[in-house]
Amino acid sequence: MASTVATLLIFGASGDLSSRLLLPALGQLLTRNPDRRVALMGSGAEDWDADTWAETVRTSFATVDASGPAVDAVLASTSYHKADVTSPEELTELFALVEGAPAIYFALPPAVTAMSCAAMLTIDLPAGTTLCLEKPFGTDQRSAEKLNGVLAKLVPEDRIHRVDHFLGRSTVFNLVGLRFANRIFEPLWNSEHIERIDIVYDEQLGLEDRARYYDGAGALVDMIQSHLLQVMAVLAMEPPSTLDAADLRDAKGMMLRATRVWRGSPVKSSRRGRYTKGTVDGRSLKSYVAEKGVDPARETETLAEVTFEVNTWRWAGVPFTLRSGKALGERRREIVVTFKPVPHLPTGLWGVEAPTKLRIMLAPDEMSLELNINGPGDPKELERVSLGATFGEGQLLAYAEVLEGILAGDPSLSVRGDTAEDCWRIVAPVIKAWRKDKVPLDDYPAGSSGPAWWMPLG
Ligand SMILES: NC(=O)C1=CN([C@@H]2O[C@H](COP(=O)(O)OP(=O)(O)OC[C@H]3O[C@@H](n4cnc5c(N)ncnc54)[C@H](OP(=O)(O)O)[C@@H]3O)[C@@H](O)[C@H]2O)C=CC1
Ligand SMILES: O=C1O[C@H](COP(=O)(O)O)[C@@H](O)[C@H](O)[C@H]1O
Repeated sequence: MASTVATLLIFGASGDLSSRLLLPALGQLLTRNPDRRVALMGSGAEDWDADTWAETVRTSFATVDASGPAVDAVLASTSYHKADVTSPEELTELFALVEGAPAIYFALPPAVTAMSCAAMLTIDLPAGTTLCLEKPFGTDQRSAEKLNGVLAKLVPEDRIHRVDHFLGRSTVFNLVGLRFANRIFEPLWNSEHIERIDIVYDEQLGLEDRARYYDGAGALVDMIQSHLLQVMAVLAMEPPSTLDAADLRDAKGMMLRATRVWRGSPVKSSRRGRYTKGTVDGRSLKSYVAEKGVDPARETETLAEVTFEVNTWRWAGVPFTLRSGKALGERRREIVVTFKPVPHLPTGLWGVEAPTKLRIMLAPDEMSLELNINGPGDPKELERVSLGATFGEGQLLAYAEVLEGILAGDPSLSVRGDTAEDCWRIVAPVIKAWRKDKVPLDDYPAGSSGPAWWMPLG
């Protein structure tokens, strides 16, 4: 694929996202495309020398066994530049070193990204600059609008990539195939046949030294406001005509514009929790509030659950419950579509009366359709069976899919500006209710399934 980007310039290059996710993604892309040539520049607040950076890149590439001529070319030429990227003067000096059209990747805390973009308003950007911004995009609806205003003055919309790496996950595209390439699902994909939809992303990871970012975000903003709303949009959008950026983003945008907190009540339709000490998969975790960098007074939640409604003909009355949390006993990453009961069960059939459920696992990529059948033994007795399938691994890491779109100048996997603002509008009533303490912050021991009195989902 022809690349429109000559240089990948990472801001926040000394941070976690850069070394753990972005650089491995680049290594994977370069291994698969040995003829591709992209210059790599890193910039960060740390005073790193060239060797420290080169070693960081090499170590990150090694995590995906990156090799080949394109990888060697990057390793031989990559450079690191200490800079305060919120300073117009330092940015100007940095941009003077850039060759060809750069993609600037802000692997920075959101507030620093906003300051860096504002600083760029006062200087010239290299010709053909693409800007790549991480989630969360802004810190609320107003700041997202303001940031969009700044970005619009810097580069055209099609050169702005608001990254949500869940859109790069193979499963999210599998959803598109599953829904729109199978006649048996799409006709049932509405409130007439679906009772509820749950999207769960429970992690075993705890804070993992990310207090500086996470303690200001919490599970709602970190996962639901961005990733899970995007997954929900793909799951529930109207059928797009093509998978081109315009069609896909229109369909997702329309669906999210119709989304509200369930029955307008953030208090009745949201729950929050915070982990106390415990053991997850044999690993002892401190209580969240005892972690370095956490301010207990912030009352940051590590588990969030919110139910939404989608006010369209297709979805009116169907609750969509999104949940994500850290330090949970089981890693559970799935979408559960619960169908309505049949209108009439022939008298005489007995046994299981559970509704049909379609489970789509987000990782590993699998699905199962739970059905009631007449099993062996009593021919009138219903039993539960599960038809399973494995989607298989995506060929690329989610971040590699995202980077591929950036390097090729294709924004289909990026979030459109109005949609990024809308996602804040959707969760704003919940944030407000939680700030006013209208919803209790429940405790759960690390390694448990959450507060014992919460009803399980799916
Ligand atoms: N880490 C992850 O798993 C994921 C992160 N993200 C998103 O990526 C973004 C970055 O997160 P993450 O990498 O975890 O955060 P980190 O805190 O690990 O890294 C942030 C980096 O920004 C640097 N930095 C801060 N201020 C400045 C400045 N003024 N000028 C130059 N550099 C600066 C920091 O340098 P220093 O340390 O010296 O201050 C650090 O290298 C966030 O928006 C997050 O939501 C998204 C998906 C996953
Ligand atoms: O963006 C984030 O995502 C990860 C979960 O995504 P995964 O692809 O790594 O499973 C989450 O752990 C992190 O807190 C959040 O910032």
